[in-house]
Amino acid sequence: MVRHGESEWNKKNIFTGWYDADLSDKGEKEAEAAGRALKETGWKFDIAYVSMLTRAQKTLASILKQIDQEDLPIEKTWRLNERHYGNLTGMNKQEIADQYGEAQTHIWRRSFETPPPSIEPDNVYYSSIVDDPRYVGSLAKDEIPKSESLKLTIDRVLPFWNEQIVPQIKAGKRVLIAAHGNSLRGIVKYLEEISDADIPSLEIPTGIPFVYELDINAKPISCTFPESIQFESFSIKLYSHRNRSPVNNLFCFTESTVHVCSLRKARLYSSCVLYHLFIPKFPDPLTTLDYLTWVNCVCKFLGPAIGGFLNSLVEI
Ligand SMILES: O=C(OP(=O)(O)O)[C@H](O)COP(=O)(O)O
Repeated sequence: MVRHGESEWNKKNIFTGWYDADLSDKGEKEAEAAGRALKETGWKFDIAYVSMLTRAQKTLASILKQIDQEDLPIEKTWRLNERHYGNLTGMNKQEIADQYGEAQTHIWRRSFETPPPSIEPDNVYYSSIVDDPRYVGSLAKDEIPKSESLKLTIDRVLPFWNEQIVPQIKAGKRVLIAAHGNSLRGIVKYLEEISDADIPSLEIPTGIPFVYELDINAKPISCTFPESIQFESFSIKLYSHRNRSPVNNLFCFTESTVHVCSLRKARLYSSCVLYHLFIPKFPDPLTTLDYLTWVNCVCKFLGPAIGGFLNSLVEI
């Protein structure tokens, strides 16, 4: 599974949902990097599933190009779309927080059951969603959501997971899913049996592929990253919600440990001699995957203590 690379609206900190924002330049790089990471690990797939939205489809296309599987069968479905952000669609997250308060904004963004206010016909983006021809034939206009909580998102993702994807997995097919922060949170919540109370702490970063190995009943055996970004220590707290202990190859990223690198951080990395030791050409823009690869290299070669120290510097 992979969340699409950074979108133009992720970059501008705007609630997106079903609006069809394109990838940013950095998002395109993240998508390529995700494909390279999968290629290095040698993973191949039998079928891909993707949402109806351009940012996920471009990410998938970029990955398939990198892994030389451009002819892979692809199924597009609205059921993997991002949650519908209702009338917050198109609003800046910081401006919403300033207007309604951090607490209310957090409820709209991360509460399990509370949907944002429904999108109104006078919302500038209303028509671009309900009149979008790509839904014709699979979703009637009056069935297009007006707003979705994570719970409502899961209610429409899981039937697809269970009825379409699981049979493929049970038939031994290797499945690639390119989707969104909240539709993937829904699948992971289900697989990991994460409680409604704990799910707000699960963040899925853009452009970082993660791989579930599932048993015959489609229950998770393991969750790993491509080899180039597997961690041996601290930086990424990937918690197994099944046994509630941190594990090495986990993936619940907390906001404080992994975030898309800010310019300030990027400058700090570029001035870090060690960075150049391991990654000779400083990439611009620096993607989350670049950063994770760097941290991993430092930990591997210099040990988790030094890696942890350097990471703590860049988190300042
Ligand atoms: O459209 C969105 O998600 P996406 O970038 O995964 O498609 C949301 O705006 C993400 O915002 P959130 O992290 O506040 O849920």
